[in-house]
Amino acid sequence: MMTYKSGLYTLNCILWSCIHVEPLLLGLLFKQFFNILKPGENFTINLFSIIALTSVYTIGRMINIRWGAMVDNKHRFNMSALLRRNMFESILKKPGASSIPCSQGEALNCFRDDARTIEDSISWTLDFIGNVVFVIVAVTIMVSINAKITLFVFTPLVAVVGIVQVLRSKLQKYRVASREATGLVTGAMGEIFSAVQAIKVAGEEENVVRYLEKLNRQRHKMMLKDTLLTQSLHSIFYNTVSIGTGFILLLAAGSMKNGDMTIGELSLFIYYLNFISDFTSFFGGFIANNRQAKVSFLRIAEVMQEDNLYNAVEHNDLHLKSGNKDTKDNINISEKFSAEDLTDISVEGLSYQYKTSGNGIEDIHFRLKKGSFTVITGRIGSGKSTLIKVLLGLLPSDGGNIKWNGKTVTNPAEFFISPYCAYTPQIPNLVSDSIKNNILFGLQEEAVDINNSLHAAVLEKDIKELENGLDTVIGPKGVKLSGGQIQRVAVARMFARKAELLVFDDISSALDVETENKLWNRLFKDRPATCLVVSNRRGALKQADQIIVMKDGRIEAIGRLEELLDHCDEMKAIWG
Ligand SMILES: Nc1ncnc2c1ncn2[C@@H]1O[C@H](COP(=O)(O)OP(=O)(O)OP(=O)(O)O)[C@@H](O)[C@H]1O
Repeated sequence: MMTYKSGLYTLNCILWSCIHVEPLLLGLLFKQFFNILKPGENFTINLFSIIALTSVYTIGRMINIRWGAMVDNKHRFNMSALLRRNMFESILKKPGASSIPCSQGEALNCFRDDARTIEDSISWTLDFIGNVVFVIVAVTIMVSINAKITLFVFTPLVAVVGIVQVLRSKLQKYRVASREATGLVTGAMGEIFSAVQAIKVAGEEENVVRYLEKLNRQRHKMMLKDTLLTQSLHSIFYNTVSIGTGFILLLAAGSMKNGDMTIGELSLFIYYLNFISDFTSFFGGFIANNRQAKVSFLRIAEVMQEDNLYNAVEHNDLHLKSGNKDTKDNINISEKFSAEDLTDISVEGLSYQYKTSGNGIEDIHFRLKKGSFTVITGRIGSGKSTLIKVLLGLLPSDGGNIKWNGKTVTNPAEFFISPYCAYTPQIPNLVSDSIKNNILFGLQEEAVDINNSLHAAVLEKDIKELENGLDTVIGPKGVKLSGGQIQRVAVARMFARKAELLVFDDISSALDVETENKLWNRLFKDRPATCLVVSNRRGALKQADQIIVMKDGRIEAIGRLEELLDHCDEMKAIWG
């Protein structure tokens, strides 16, 4: 990470090294000042020049600290932003249906706290370098004044390193436990917020609060241990240093009495000691933070699902400069490659097994012809949604082949997007914005026939009845809309993409029969694309050119409705 933005790191290093080393000069000025300051003497030219130099030093230091703070903030931001960017990229690159291995709350903690801990550990290397330079020079000066007393300065430093080494594993253990407990609380809160209605309907408010209290008590315990150990270490560092300083002052008093030390040299000792004590306690904190940063790196690798830790720190552009337009702000749907227009999709031997349940789909074969309307049907848990997710690359297939116009699709996740494919999942993801922006979702308004999308999604009447029409802001996940409206806004978003292949995963659950039939009729009449639809509803089944009947993760039968009702028992059971 130090080599990322190396110019900024070097500048930061120079500025902070100066900030840490500058007090050496003031110590020498103090020494001169006290050595020539004698009771009853008038101010000499020498004294005035020391005061003038001290003033110049102070102004210079203020400017330096200001620049140092500015550059450090920028450098720190770049460090944690790189980690967050790489984490985000890694999550987005994973198959959509298995993107994070933990709760959203835990992932958010990782983005916030772990990136911050690592940011600290990088930034503190600068303070470490500056402090080490200060200590080396200061000790050289002090040894030249009094080697015996100087030796005592290092006693607390050795003690601090010893203490941190002894408590190293405890420090890491408590940090892991406190982070996990925090993740459980934020994860539970996220789940509770998204299930408010279900909790109220079930009358489970008290149980839920009790559960949250239990998690909070666990977190309280873990955080207390972690914070107590960290703060105890800090107080041990400071007190060890203070005891050492006391000894040094006693020794110095003896030396002064013997005339081995001047008042100026004593003031220099006391002034430098202050910084060496700070360094000693900083050193303890620095080592402790590095241990915690190791835990943070492991957690980040876990969220990224990467074995190689270097992927977390891979050097990538952050696109921070304004006017940098190489990011894809708008997707232009007119960029369609006509050579790739769909004529035929074939699926051969597609399989996927969930590691946790052992269920999934096996050996799936079927073909979709251009403009056809195919319905995947089957009982609950028969594998309909899994089939769609594996086809679209939202889950990684264990085997099999998908061909688009006879050519193998090597990376379905990257291929099955607009303009080739658009998809409405069983639970749509709407964002807290206007209906219009939810439908456009990045497309340019001029490139979309939004009224046509609304009509196809049977949404035109609903929009007219809303006070602000298309500009109505729908709240997080569309809470201000009914379930059916949410589903149809997602469908309108899909139609706006003008994709070759439209995939609907069981949109029926939130739609009444009449609205759903209207939707299929309009779609069937316009035939804008090839459609793959998961549904058990008669309205869809009646329209289908082919029906794929799923049972226990396998295809039980494929055919038209009349044929299947004739000879397929599973189809007869679903039809009722
Ligand atoms: N995330 C998961 N982890 C483990 N097993 C899963 C997961 N999702 C689904 N399964 C299992 O895979 C099988 C197929 O599930 P799938 O959701 O594809 O069925 P479905 O036909 O779409 O059901 P539904 O009609 O309820 O949507 C089921 O046995 C289910 O228990």
